[in-house]
Amino acid sequence: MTSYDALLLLSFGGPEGPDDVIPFLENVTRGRNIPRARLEKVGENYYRFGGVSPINRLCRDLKAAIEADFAAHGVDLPVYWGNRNWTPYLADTVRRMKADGITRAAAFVTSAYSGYSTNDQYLEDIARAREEVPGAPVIDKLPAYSDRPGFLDPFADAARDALGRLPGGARLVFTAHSVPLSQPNRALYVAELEEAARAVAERAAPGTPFDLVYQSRSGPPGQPWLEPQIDDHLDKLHGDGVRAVAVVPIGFVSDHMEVVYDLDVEAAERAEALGLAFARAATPDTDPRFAALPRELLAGSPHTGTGERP
Ligand SMILES: CC1=C(CCC(=O)O)c2cc3nc(cc4[nH]c(cc5[nH]c(cc1n2)c(C)c5CCC(=O)O)c(CCC(=O)O)c4C)C(CCC(=O)O)=C3C
Ligand SMILES: [Fe+2]
Repeated sequence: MTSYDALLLLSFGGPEGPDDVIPFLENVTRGRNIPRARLEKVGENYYRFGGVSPINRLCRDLKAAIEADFAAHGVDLPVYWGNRNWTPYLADTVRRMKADGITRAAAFVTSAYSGYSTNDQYLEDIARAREEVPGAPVIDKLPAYSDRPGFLDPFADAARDALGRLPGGARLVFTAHSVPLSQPNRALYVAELEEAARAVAERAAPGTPFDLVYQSRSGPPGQPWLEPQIDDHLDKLHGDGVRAVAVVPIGFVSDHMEVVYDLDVEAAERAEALGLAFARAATPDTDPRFAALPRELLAGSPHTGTGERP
């Protein structure tokens, strides 16, 4: 089925306790133009959860779910896990892969989209990690997958479930991480988000009005980022007479801190203050259809050579 000899699960990384929070944030923001006040605020979000990001739990569980999917379909490939910003660091994982004799691995990233933050930055991570490890295996990133049923169907079920928890007339609000307008490949990111939102709305509740909005903006105030921001949009919807919203975190694959804090706490509080009924749709997480994606992408993806977009 494939000439790869390993699958690499590649993720963002997150802290696993209070002492990890500041070093993690320093890793994320090194060389980036993030105001100190924003960092302190984001640090507080992590402390509220004991300094533990949900993302590592996702990676451990997703790795197990992918291994189970491989086993059930006779795919005999080891699965490794490495992160950009926290342990297990990607370079350490690549070192271990090399020691295990791996020569050519396919990388499945916990981000579904093209665009710089969501794709290109992970290619840079791969290139940097390989430079650190002499004789590193070749690593091809699997293609972006925001158009695949394994990603869209779990979201559609979750959106339907969220609508079911609300009074009639609810609006679907899809949300994704904002990025600076100046970011490379921003238009591709937006186009894929729009298409994914449309596809999920169509599958979940045809005819229901929906919007695509952005969250978790972080740059300096004067710098333009993708808008509208979710909180402003909730105000606007309320002003337009909308009384219930189903919020679908289409820009994420699991309950990252941006989901459990920025949506479940911040956006939910804003909705409550407005008297807007609020339900947050679940993320694909370890849904078996999502965990099958690496196998499906492996079956369909040609070799492209390290660092190139498949
Ligand atoms: C598009 C996108 C995704 C989705 C794609 C993907 O999933 O990769 C994503 C994911 C994530 N972002 C995360 C965390 C952070 N991102 C930050 C900063 C930034 N994100 C950006 C964009 C994105 N980010 C951008 C343009 C910045 C500005 C600085 C820069 O240009 O790089 C900062 C700094 C503080 C702040 O400003 O918020 C933190 C702590 C975590 C881990 C969460 C957890 O721990 O559960 C995850 C999954
Ligand atoms: Fe981020």
